[in-house]
Amino acid sequence: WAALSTAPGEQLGVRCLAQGHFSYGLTAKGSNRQPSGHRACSLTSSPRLPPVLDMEIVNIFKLVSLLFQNLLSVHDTVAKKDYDPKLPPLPPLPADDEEDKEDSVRIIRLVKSKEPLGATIKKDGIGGIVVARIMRGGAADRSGLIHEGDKLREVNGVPVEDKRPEEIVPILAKSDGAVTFKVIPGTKEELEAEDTKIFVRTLFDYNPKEDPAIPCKDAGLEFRRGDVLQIVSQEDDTWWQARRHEDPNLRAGLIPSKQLQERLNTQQKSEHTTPNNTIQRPNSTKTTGLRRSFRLSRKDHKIHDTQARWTKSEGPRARNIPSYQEVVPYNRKPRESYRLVLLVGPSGVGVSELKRKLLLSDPEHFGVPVPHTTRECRRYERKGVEYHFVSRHAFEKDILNHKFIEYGEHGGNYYGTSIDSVRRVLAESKVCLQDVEPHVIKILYTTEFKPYVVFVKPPAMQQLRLSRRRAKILSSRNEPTPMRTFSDADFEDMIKTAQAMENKYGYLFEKIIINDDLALAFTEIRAELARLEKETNWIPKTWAQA
Ligand SMILES: Nc1ncnc2c1ncn2[C@@H]1O[C@H](COP(=O)(O)OP(=O)(O)OP(=O)(O)O)[C@@H](O)[C@H]1O
Repeated sequence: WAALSTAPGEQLGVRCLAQGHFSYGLTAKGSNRQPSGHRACSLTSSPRLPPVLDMEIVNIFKLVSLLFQNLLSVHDTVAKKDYDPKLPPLPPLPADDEEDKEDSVRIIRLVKSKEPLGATIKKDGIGGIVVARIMRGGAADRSGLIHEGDKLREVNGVPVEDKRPEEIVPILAKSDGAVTFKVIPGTKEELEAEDTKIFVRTLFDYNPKEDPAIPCKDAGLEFRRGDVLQIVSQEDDTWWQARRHEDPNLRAGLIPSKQLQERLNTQQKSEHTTPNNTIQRPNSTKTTGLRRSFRLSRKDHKIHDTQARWTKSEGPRARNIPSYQEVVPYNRKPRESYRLVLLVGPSGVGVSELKRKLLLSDPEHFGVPVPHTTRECRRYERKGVEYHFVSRHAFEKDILNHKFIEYGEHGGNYYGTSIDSVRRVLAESKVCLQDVEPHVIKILYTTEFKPYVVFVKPPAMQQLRLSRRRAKILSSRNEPTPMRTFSDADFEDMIKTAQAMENKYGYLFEKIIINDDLALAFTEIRAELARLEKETNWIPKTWAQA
């Protein structure tokens, strides 16, 4: 122990290795003198690095006694072997602190910074205070000194065993510079925090501040639908620990587990579902909406026709929403097809307009599948360009053979888009743009197409009215073709339908474009598709496995 007063930076003679599993070392830090005149030392306990603890020499004796007791328990199990270096005899414990003779009392001193401690506490079954959770990557976790299950005796010299967790928080808040804990290590076996490599896309919004069920609001991690999180602990069935995959400080927070969230979703669904809320089967003639883009003439278009079923039957809670989707990073290989871009939105919102603008902006790069129809070819139309013109019999045969991703009947004629026509665009090494009814997404949700779903959403009523009116004035001046007109009832339907679509299928949308100003909406979608091609994408793990 004479070594303690030696030069700064010198390794002190307290070091023990047991089967290479752990070592404790003390390094004198001469530059860091405490106001009391004690020399400060830093403790490292590998493999948890870097230095984790600043403490005064007065506490070193308590600590050393703990270390040696821990080491001795290891020694019990390996006593037949000879370990170097040989340990010096233990110094006597300070006589005035009887309590610290107890097995494994640990004095921990952490230097405070702006970062939260990253630990939560709770009352245990017998009235004491225990460390409930250590947030992965947080200050407490990095220190390697506090563990889940540890019993808290004192905080800054204040006994806390009889206190409630809420009463302890102010003690922590008051402490200036450093916080000293006296803990009794829990019996739970200490596991090395293995960094799990599970990534999920969140399929709902979550705000811990608004969640009465979360055990500690401050420890919660807020996220928005579509965020990608790394799950770092699934040890608890109800509360997982996660962090943002791009978060530089790598601190974890609590989020509801998949089980918990899906149980809540199911509860909400059964509370809010009425017998009318039937979920429609995809790809059926009766229920499949006929996209406007199938038809060249829109004169007879009635916005209410295609949207009535949405506004009637899709209550905001009528859904069976998964909570998280496991995802993996994906980069398209040079000869691989582009991801299929699916455009979804209520009728009249501007899906066709945006698709048209994208095509015009780069016809070599973007393509659209040629639809099939059973109607007569018009004079100005070319076979296989505007449509594939086929007989009713051939069309019905293809329906039976599940060749169409979507089809419907209009004016006594069939219209539809075949899977093969999508494949043809992709085979030309183009980005295939396809507008679909949202229930069709699931049909294309495959490894082959890896769809990237863009939802085109109307703005709020006032802006919707304004932007469409403004566009109409401009077009009547500049273009010979009349713009489509909308009534207020149309706008209301559009907004309601968009809401219903988002409630039911929002978890499948990777990008939402609010089509207020058309030029801005186009710039946004163009930039988003360019980003998609450049950056790493997160795709469902199931697509990568197939
Ligand atoms: N942001 C906008 N501002 C003004 N007018 C718009 C905007 N977006 C679209 N429009 C106009 O609204 C009308 C409907 O747009 P579009 O045909 O693209 O809708 P859609 O979503 O494809 O619906 P449908 O398939 O029923 O035609 C068009 O006249 C289009 O020019």
